[in-house]
Amino acid sequence: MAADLNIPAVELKNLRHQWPGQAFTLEIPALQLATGQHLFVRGASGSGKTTLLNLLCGVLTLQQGEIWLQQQRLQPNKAAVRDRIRAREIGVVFQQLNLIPYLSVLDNVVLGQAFSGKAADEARARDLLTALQLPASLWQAPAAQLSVGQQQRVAIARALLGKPTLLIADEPTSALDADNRDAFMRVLLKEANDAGSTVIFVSHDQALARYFGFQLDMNRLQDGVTPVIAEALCC
Ligand SMILES: Nc1ncnc2c1ncn2[C@@H]1O[C@H](COP(=O)(O)OP(=O)(O)OP(=O)(O)O)[C@@H](O)[C@H]1O
Repeated sequence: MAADLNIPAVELKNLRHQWPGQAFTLEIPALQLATGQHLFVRGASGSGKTTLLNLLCGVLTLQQGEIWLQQQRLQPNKAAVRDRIRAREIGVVFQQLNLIPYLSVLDNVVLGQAFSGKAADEARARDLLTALQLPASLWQAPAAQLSVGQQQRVAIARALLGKPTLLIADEPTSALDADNRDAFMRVLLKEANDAGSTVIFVSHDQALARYFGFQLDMNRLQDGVTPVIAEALCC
């Protein structure tokens, strides 16, 4: 769906998640990101980063609060509608890239579109792989034959193929050295910009904060500081 620049791309309202039997509660009263904004989420182990991402991606059922993507509400009790919105509006790059090892590079990139109800856009897949400097000679190779760095580029192409409203990245650089990490960040954010995607990027690595205009410090949530919008915590 084409982004409407006049409305928040991503909006959380009164988000609250309580794990049974745990003292930990994730509480985010309000968070808004406009189209194309890049948010860096950092925080100590156990501060709720994965819980937040899993709520956004639908791995966890929303207990309390609202999640809006491009003014579409992800209703917890309407699973089919919610899953279709997520498939169309969210792209993900996780640390474990989740490629299917025996499928070709191209098939891995277009596979996600089968779940979103869109026709597979092979032309855009080729354009993205070219932009990501993955040689055409590798496009028919099984993903398992690629280096980790090449597989990361495939994962970026897959996540951005449908020009998602929101690109979520969870520690995708943790296995990389500093040079490769910086190259990965540049390529990820450039391609996200070209796709018009808003980015939420989770990492322990504070050195990456410089790539982002906005930051959310999960430790401050635990201290009772409530960010009204991400901008309030901008570096
Ligand atoms: N499946 C679960 N069942 C019960 N409690 C959980 C579960 N998953 C997470 N928690 C609790 O929720 C809190 C936040 O965990 P979460 O995994 O979201 O933190 P995190 O910031 O992603 O940590 P890390 O950086 O170590 O991955 C922790 O106290 C954790 O024990």
